[in-house]
Amino acid sequence: MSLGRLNHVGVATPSIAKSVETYRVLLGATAIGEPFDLPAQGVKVCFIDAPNTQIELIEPYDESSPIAGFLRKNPAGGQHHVCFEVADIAVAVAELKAKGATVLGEPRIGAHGTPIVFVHPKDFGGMLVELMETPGEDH
Ligand SMILES: CC[C@H](C(=O)O)C(=O)SCCNC(=O)CCNC(=O)[C@H](O)C(C)(C)COP(=O)(O)OP(=O)(O)OC[C@H]1O[C@@H](n2cnc3c(N)ncnc32)[C@H](O)[C@@H]1OP(=O)(O)O
Ligand SMILES: [Co+2]
Repeated sequence: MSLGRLNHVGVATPSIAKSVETYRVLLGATAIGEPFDLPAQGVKVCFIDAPNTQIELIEPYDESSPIAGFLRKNPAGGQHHVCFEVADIAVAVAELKAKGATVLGEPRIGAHGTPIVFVHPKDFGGMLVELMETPGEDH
């Protein structure tokens, strides 16, 4: 496995609408996607494009959302995870597990329509890391 590009920075928020306004007004964001629901992942999502990566705004879809706990601890939201691209998610998972990392669950389809998986924050000094299979790669 080799570390690919930083695909996005995940930012948890209690309100995507309010966060969009913040990025638009304070940072002049213009490339703002339409919010959409990912019930299978327990989140509502909205992408804000930067020239070299994206901000992934995520809001709980419901109380069972995996980010509900994070927002209880951080009511205003905040930086939640970073997502790096990998060529082959199965290879990445196997290598991480062989090296003793805690891979959370099985790969599933994420917000970009390709397989994703998360690695526990304790393996990265307190940072939740998401790996995403690079779109359009032959596997
Ligand atoms: C998938 C759609 C989209 C995409 O890009 O395609 C997304 O990215 S959606 C993102 C939301 N989904 C997830 O986050 C799934 C993976 N997350 C998890 O499995 C859990 O949130 C987990 C295991 C990271 C944390 O579990 P929980 O929320 O129940 O909290 P705990 O109290 O058990 O936390 C244990 C420990 O981890 C620390 N923690 C929790 N969340 C984070 C975080 N985002 N960043 C850094 N650290 C985090 C928490 O403070 C605890 O630390 P401790 O020192 O033990 O108190
Ligand atoms: Co993400």
